[in-house]
Amino acid sequence: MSAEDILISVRGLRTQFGDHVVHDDLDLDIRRGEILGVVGGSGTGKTVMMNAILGLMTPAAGEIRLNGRLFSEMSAAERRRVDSRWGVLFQNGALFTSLNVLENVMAPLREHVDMPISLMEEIAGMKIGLAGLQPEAATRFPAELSGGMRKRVALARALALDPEILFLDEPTAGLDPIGAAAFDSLVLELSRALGLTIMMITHDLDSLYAICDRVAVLADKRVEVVAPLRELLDHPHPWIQEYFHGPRGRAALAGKEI
Ligand SMILES: Nc1ncnc2c1ncn2[C@@H]1O[C@H](COP(=O)(O)OP(=O)(O)OP(=O)(O)O)[C@@H](O)[C@H]1O
Repeated sequence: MSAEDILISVRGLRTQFGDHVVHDDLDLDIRRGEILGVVGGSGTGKTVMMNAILGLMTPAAGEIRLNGRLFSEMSAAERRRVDSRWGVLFQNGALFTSLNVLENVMAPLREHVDMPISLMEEIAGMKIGLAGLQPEAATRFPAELSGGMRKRVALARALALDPEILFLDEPTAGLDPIGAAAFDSLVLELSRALGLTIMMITHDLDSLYAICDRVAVLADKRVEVVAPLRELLDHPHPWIQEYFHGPRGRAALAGKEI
């Protein structure tokens, strides 16, 4: 693995809230073009780690690099350019309830680029289609949509600025199994078609099996292991054994070739 294959590297990350240390000396590499799943027990700090990478919180210690460049050495303008190439789907979708679908998807364009509204509408319309929504959805409001459709709108919005990396925080939470499988297929298709790198926090074992190239396990305040799923299954850490070989893990594994 050469340095050029690493898009984001995290070294020695420490995060804490008051006395509560969430991460201590955490390392992680996100490889260019991969779909990296992130799993871990509730409260192990998956979302906090994502927020630290996104620059939404300041770590107590550690280095985060993009393409080898330290974030801490970037100017505000440089960091803003980076932010504009990252797409984020937050847990719960977080759509603007007072804006319709088209306006929601246009929001990042309004914030980051200077172009005529008609062009923004055209781009947003394309992203709505990419996310698997019908054009008629454009004028509807979030409250009028199903959970699966809201996720797709959030995905369309995350794609608005042609990101090179997508961060997905539990994208299939709250969807029924069929809706979740459809969303997984969409994410996989988009990643391959657009050459996206994806970091996806999930509790969904089916998603891990279906689309992740590698899986990072958060435990004991750090990334305990990151590996393709088939290698993880034999890892001796008790949480990993319970997660993958407990009843739900066995059910998800049943019939899979990995
Ligand atoms: N703003 C905050 N202030 C204080 N503590 C916080 C804050 N945000 C997160 N935490 C704490 O940090 C820890 C990690 O939280 P985080 O949301 O990252 O967990 P998670 O692994 O994503 O959990 P889940 O799977 O339940 O979503 C938790 O103990 C949480 O209470």
